[in-house]
Amino acid sequence: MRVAVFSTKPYDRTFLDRANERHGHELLYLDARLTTETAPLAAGFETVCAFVNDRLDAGVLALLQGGGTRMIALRSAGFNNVDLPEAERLGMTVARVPAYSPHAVAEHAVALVLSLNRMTYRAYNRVREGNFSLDGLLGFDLYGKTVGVVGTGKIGLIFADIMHGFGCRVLAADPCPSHDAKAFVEYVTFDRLLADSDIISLHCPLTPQTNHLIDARAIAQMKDGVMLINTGRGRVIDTRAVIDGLKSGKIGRLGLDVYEEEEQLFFQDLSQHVIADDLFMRLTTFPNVLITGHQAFFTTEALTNIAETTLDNITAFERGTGTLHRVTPPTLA
Ligand SMILES: NC(=O)c1ccc[n+]([C@@H]2O[C@H](COP(=O)([O-])OP(=O)(O)OC[C@H]3O[C@@H](n4cnc5c(N)ncnc54)[C@H](O)[C@@H]3O)[C@@H](O)[C@H]2O)c1
Repeated sequence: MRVAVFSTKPYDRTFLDRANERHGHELLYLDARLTTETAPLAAGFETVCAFVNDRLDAGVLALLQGGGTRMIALRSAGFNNVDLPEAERLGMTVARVPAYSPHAVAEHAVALVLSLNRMTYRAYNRVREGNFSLDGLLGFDLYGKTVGVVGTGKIGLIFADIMHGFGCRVLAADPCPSHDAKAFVEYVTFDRLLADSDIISLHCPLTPQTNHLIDARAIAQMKDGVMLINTGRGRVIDTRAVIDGLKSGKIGRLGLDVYEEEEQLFFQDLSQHVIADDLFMRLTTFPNVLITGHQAFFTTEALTNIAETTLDNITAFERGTGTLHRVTPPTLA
């Protein structure tokens, strides 16, 4: 099948080429992000392969369909960037990679917790400059602390397991509590989780209900000095409210792998450019904020699984057999 692969980096090509040895699809690699401007590049390609910051809104989908595209193969678990009802209306099949490595993301969330707690990112620079002062590096024992997990799907439950291993008490909030949750996971209301947690980690998808779930009201309910971690989706947090929380000291530490407006920033080298996003730049000025550029998924195991499942989806669509991880609009899912 002819596949236009948007938003590709050298590492994507390496893993997709390796996986494609079993499939033999014709892959056209495009550096560009999928937008209304770049959608015409996919004309004549039955399948478009997209990543997290490619936007598949009604306008883009119409352009793709006009060019002959019938399938959207997402190289991600999240599908908040696709207008699913519109895709269905246009007769397009959307598939995703439901679980490529929940461990990768959960472990990265833990990495943010550990680095923020002991300020290892600051210590690294200090020691290199011959500054061995410990002022400002004071952490706290994780043992005995309360961790709130928002969203106990595949990633949230692994994160809960790891934090329990540190000796933390684990609270969880999820409208659909998981049957796979271990006995130590204590389901509570979202408000109770906010009020009782020393560390809050977000692992829910972005939906209309979770858009700005962490807003000024939610932050006001949190413990003073709370640590907030987001490896889910940027828009789950209202960045302005979080900045206010950091300025007042309500939020003691903030770890982000995702950001509301990351489409304009992440996955590119902008070191020679002036970054115009003032909110993002304000975040980078706080000593107690650690941001990574959507890299939680970025492990060898995850990239291997992403490439293999994406191509399996495309082959299953082409042949009408095999496992196709189809995504349908919420009411039909
Ligand atoms: N940073 C990264 O690299 C990266 C990589 C993969 C996934 N993600 C994000 O992580 C999210 C979680 O992934 P997953 O594989 O665990 O998904 P999942 O579908 O297995 O679990 C999501 C859970 O969130 C719950 N949920 C939905 N609405 C909620 C709400 N309002 N409050 C609390 N919980 C709610 C669901 O019931 C479900 O249990 C994805 O949707 C994606 O946005 C980020």
